[in-house]
Amino acid sequence: MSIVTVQLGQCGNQIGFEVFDALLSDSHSSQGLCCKRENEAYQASCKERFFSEEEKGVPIARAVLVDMEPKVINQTLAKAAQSGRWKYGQHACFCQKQGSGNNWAYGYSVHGPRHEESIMNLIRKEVEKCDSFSGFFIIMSMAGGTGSGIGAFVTQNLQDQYSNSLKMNQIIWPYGTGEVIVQNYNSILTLSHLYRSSDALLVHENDAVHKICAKLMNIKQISFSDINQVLAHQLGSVFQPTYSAESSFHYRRNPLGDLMEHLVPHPEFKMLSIRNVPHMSENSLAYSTFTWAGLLKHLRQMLISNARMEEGMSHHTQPNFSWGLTMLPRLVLNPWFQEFKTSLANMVKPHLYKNLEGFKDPALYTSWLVPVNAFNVWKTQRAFSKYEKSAVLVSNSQFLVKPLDMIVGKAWNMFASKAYIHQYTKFGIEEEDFLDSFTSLEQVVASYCNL
Ligand SMILES: Nc1nc2c(ncn2[C@@H]2O[C@H](COP(=O)(O)OP(=O)(O)OP(=O)(O)O)[C@@H](O)[C@H]2O)c(=O)[nH]1
Repeated sequence: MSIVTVQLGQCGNQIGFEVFDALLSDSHSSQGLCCKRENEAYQASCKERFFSEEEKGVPIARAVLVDMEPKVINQTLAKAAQSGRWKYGQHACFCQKQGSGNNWAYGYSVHGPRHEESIMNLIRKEVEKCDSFSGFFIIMSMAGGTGSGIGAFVTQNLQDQYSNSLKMNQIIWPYGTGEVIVQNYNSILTLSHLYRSSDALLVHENDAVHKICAKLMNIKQISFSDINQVLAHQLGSVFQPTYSAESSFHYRRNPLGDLMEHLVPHPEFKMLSIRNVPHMSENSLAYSTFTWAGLLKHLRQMLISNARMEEGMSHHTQPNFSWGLTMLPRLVLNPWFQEFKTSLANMVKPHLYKNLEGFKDPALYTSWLVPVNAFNVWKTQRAFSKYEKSAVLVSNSQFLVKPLDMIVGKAWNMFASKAYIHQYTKFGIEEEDFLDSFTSLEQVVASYCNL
């Protein structure tokens, strides 16, 4: 089944390019460490998911590109065409001459409705090209105006027009230091709207990915392109083909559907994170060896200590072994408890390795789901990208409670002093809308806290 990707704004388009490039490079890499037949089946499955029929032998990304300024779209199209390995469709772009000036209200209430028909037509044409359609992958930042505002508007439209198809949004969480003064307003408006219309929100924090580039990849001058390559590697390792639950010979047909089924057991809990091991530069990789047991031990520790990378994670944090007791004895029994993050559901995808008992520990999970339902393994025999051994973990857990609480708090402080509100009311987003967003996100924080 195929996935249609919608790339929105500068951030969405730049990341989208890296994702397609990573998928295609991996699929054509000779390092898959599996037999020829296996590799061919893998390539065919990847192509069906993400690329449509070849034009003169060049696969075409199943994607729609949307931005209100032409610059990034033009660069993205050119980079794909220059790769010579794949490209975007000739009529898959929508752009205008004027951006949203980092104003969510302008993207959502002005650009969105004004260009609704053209954007939805492009998406419809892309969906019609799929023999069998699984759903949408929507890539956007939440701090700007175009990706976040139009992204929220388009996701809502997709929910209305394709209510039976799945929608997963990849959202970029802004740097804490903040490049955009109203980023907290834009963020809470984006999140609260997506929480209503999307099926799952896959969140990447720019600060965390930046640290991976600095500490693990040893990059000195970190650009968005470096950050996006790390992101694309993580996304690619989740979306590349794995075997279906029933058979080791057939690839999973509906990865979006399976992800939602395994990881989003309740609509109140839609926030997903990705962690990968290992991450390193090509140079270091040549001198490194890994064991499966070591990699998976690190991945589990990253999960429970809420670390985005191995370096610097707490080795003390342990799950609460007095599972089922009330909060107070938990804190007394386990001083590291506050660091520990409870999971609702986890999916691990290592290739080849079988012993994953550590992820089945009931102490990792909320009491209302048994580990057999809360934990899932996706199997494959093919190594991903340049790594001989690697594993990825997708998690629905308390990982975002603190950042979400902080962003809501900062937005609330600004709102209380009415700062910049007139720039939103001017385009039809009223104080009531802000209050609704605060209420719904406070509810999300409370629900995750109570896991
Ligand atoms: N990871 C990553 N973040 C990006 C990239 N480009 C921008 N951002 C982040 O996205 C946010 C700004 O959103 P943009 O996508 O630039 O804005 P836009 O959606 O085009 O909206 P307007 O500029 O208002 O038209 C900030 O938090 C940036 O840190 C990128 O290529 N990669």
